[in-house]
Amino acid sequence: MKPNRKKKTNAIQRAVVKVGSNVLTARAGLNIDAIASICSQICRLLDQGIQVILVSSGAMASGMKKMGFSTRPEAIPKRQAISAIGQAGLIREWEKAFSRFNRKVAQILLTSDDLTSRKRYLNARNTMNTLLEWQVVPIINENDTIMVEEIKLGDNDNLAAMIALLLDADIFINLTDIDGLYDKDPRVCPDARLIPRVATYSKRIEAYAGDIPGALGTGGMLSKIKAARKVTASGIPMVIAQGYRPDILIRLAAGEPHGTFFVPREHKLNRKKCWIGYTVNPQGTLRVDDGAAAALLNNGKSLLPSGIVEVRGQFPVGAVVAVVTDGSQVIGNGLVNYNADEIRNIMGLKTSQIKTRLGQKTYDEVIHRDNLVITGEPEAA
Ligand SMILES: Nc1ncnc2c1ncn2[C@@H]1O[C@H](COP(=O)(O)OP(=O)(O)O)[C@@H](O)[C@H]1O
Ligand SMILES: N[C@@H](CCC(=O)OP(=O)(O)O)C(=O)O
Repeated sequence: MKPNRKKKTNAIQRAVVKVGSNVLTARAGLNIDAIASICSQICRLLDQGIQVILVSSGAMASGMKKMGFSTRPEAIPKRQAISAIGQAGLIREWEKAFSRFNRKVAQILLTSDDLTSRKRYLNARNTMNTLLEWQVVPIINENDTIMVEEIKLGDNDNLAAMIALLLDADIFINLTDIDGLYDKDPRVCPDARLIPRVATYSKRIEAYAGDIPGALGTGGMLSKIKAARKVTASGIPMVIAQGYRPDILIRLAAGEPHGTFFVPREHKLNRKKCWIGYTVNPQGTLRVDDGAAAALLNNGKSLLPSGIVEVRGQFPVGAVVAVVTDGSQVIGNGLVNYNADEIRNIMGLKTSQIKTRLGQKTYDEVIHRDNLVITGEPEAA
């Protein structure tokens, strides 16, 4: 049976809802009507027993309006200052809106470091689960104030996808200013057509989407598509829909067809594999020969030292690294049983030779298949 929206949405217990800057801002600052409408819908979902985690953009847009900037400043410290100014107003408006329904909110600001460190990742999950147990709505945004390239998540589409994996959500609803993915950028091509359903992720789907955002957004449609790839590969469906549409969240939760529905793979990945495959920034790279690539890709095998031809970077035991083919095509991510220098030392060897070379052998595999997630680059369609 083909997975469909009704089947995939009728058992929703936990939803991640992301609202983009374009929905949340108006000429005079934050769009209070949009906030009120989304808030009242979320409260109705909560009344139905559905837990909701809100990822809210809008800090920068709100701060720009407050400070009288008509465009985003180039300088990073200025952007960070503007976000800090805007975030205060943003959370205040959400808190005001939810308090009308006697609901409490909590502010959570994250960077990619917080999700890459397994310890912080688990702490974040425990805190958010506690908030959900207490029926408090977590409102999450990237911590723009301290962002530097290395710890930047990049956009809230990516952050929301990671949160959906972190909290094992049943659906990720991405609300923006357009009613879904079109086959071309509708701003430039008036004949663009809406795609109601994406069954399989491919390069063609990526090519539909532009990476130029609206005046206030970040990442454009492309970052939403990349987020869809992450969540659907982990077994979670995603919908892109228009945030202004009346009762959109209620309708989607009821399984009505709106926007673009991204069909998830049939079985959910376990949380640890979600973290290895789609949350962590790999700390190094292992390049493998064709035989090893085929064993990993086609036969679900572990990675042995004999198939490794190059080790890039320095990393400790337990790090997550990328595994690539001889031609540098991404195969996936895996958690290593040896550090970078040890792998350099044993690469190309048979497992029976590891002990002689290193003086001890803790594992046969450099990456055990239970700690390997095949993410592979999407096929050109
Ligand atoms: N193929 C496409 N289909 C739909 N929208 C697209 C496409 N390519 C580019 N876009 C643009 O992406 C914009 C949404 O991205 P963005 O501005 O980052 O939104 P948000 O602030 O909601 O995250 C839309 O306003 C739309 O003009
Ligand atoms: N953290 C930023 C949002 C960045 C972002 O991804 O924006 P958007 O594309 O509108 O979801 C802010 O609050 O302004």
